[in-house]
Amino acid sequence: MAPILLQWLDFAKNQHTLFHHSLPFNLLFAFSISFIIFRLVHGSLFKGLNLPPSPPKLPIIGNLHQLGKLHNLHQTFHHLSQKYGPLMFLHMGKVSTLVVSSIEMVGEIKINHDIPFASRPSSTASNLLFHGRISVGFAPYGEDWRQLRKIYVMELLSKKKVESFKYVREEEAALMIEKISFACSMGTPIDMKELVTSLTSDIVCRCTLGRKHGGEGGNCNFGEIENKVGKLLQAFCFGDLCPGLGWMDSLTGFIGSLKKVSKELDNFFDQIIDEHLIPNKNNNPTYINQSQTRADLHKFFCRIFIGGTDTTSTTIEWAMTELVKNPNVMKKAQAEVRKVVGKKNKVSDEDIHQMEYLKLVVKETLRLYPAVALNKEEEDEWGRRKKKMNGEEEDEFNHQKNNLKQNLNKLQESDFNWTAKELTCSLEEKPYLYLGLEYTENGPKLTKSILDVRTSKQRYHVPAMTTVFINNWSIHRNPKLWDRAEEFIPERFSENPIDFLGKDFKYIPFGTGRRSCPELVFAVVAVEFAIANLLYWFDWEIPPGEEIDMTETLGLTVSKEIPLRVVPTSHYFS
Ligand code: HEM
Repeated sequence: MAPILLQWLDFAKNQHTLFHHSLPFNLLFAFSISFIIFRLVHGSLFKGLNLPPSPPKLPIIGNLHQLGKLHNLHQTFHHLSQKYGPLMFLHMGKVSTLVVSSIEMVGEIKINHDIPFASRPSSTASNLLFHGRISVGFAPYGEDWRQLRKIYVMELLSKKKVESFKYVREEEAALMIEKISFACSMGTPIDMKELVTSLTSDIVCRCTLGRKHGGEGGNCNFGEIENKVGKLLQAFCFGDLCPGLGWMDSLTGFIGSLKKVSKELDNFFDQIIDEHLIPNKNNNPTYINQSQTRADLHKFFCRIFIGGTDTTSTTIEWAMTELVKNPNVMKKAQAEVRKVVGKKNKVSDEDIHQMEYLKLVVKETLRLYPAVALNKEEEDEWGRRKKKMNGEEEDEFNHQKNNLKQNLNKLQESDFNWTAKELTCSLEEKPYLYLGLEYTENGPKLTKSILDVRTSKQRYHVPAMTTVFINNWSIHRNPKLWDRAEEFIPERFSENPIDFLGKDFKYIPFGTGRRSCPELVFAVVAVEFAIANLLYWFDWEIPPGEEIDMTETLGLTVSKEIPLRVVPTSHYFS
């Protein structure tokens, strides 16, 4: 047991720093052992349920010890699902987790159970980073989320707005070219990650805020903050996974890191607010209505600004990595870009429409490196749902709950092997473990048997409040779905009608269903535009004596662990 526990604690040790002292470590060990014994005596929480296949688990930590390093979670899930199947159930501490890695199972979740699985789990990190405020990407399914998403799609970055932001892309690309030209003149390599993070961060800030952070010509460091936020959101957290062990997150330094980054985020938002409240030439405050309070505005920003920069810059970096690794593809893409743009000395949106091969390169990049490799959804939770219900629904809900309580013995005999004591306990303390909500035409209905997820061979129970990971990274690399799946072959998409909309579950880089990415047009246009500029103006090579490291690391996105370093040579200004 001890070596396993040590491995488990290693998750945290990898990310935080306070584990160097032996006393807290020993204390921790003692606490955990007593916890394990307590739970061993307490018995299994999932008795009587037909759960999907799962690797053997340990008390308390469940399958945590089998997950290896968290920055490879998508790959670990992939390997485990090779053995346990495309619908795999994991016990991540106290969190029931379903890992989905086949197109049939994506269909089962997204077509047959889309609404129940349209929520997002809340976490210590999201609560502390955003002070309990919810961003559109982390909001539970419901009216609040619907309103936020509407702001995104209809107002903030509508299709029309994306087109109108053409000048922003052009100006920012020109600045990027200037930076690269400087590096060319010095003969120094470029850190591609730094370059494209700054580009996408500036584009996102200008398109959403009207100008860059720091004022005209200012430098927006939001990409960096977003990167830190992404890492923390994905980090190991004792409190989220094991009941009663939340105090250990302070010990590991996790809570401290969250508070620090939350403050950085607040400062960033404060600066934006200050800038926009400074009267412009006509003495009118810009953009922000004076009557809104600072707190309202923080809330708004938290909701809007997480998720756009890192995803886009990571995609550009992976595309450039594959192009440098595959000189033939690079040559073909460059030839097309240079032919279409000609001697105009400026890449335009209209040019991009004619770059067929470039579009294939972007599609293939998002197949092998879907920036959001694990789409994380959660089945709705009793308590949260209850809060969102209107009075009538809540009455109905309580009525059904009471009925169920009264029928405890009957239920126990006819349907389950639970003892009345267990079921009472489940109703009073952890209702979500046993009881699910069914969505009927007349609204949500409490069910006794939780959700059934059907496979072609078998029916399984999925406890309510289960977190679902759809592993699109695994689906995108499945050799049964893709010929030479591990190779970068943009041509596979020519003559192939598959698009980004997620209707074909074989290819879902932007997710699918209700929670899919609302900004795929904005993202794809930004990625294509950046790559076209990089290819038009410069030739690219790996610095002599260096090799490209392809290790992936999972934060909010799957990025390159070691940033791509490349030497540019100017194609036009020699
Ligand atoms: C290449 C770039 C991008 C990729 C690959 C990507 C991919 C995704 C994926 C896979 C999801 C989750 C889907 C699900 O859970 O089913 C998502 C959600 C989201 N994305 Fe993107 N995204 C990108 C760029 C952007 C940009 C530029 C923005 C905004 C400026 C953005 C805003 C969002 C938001 C707000 C959500 C949450 C939607 C919701 O929960 O309702 N994304 N994205």
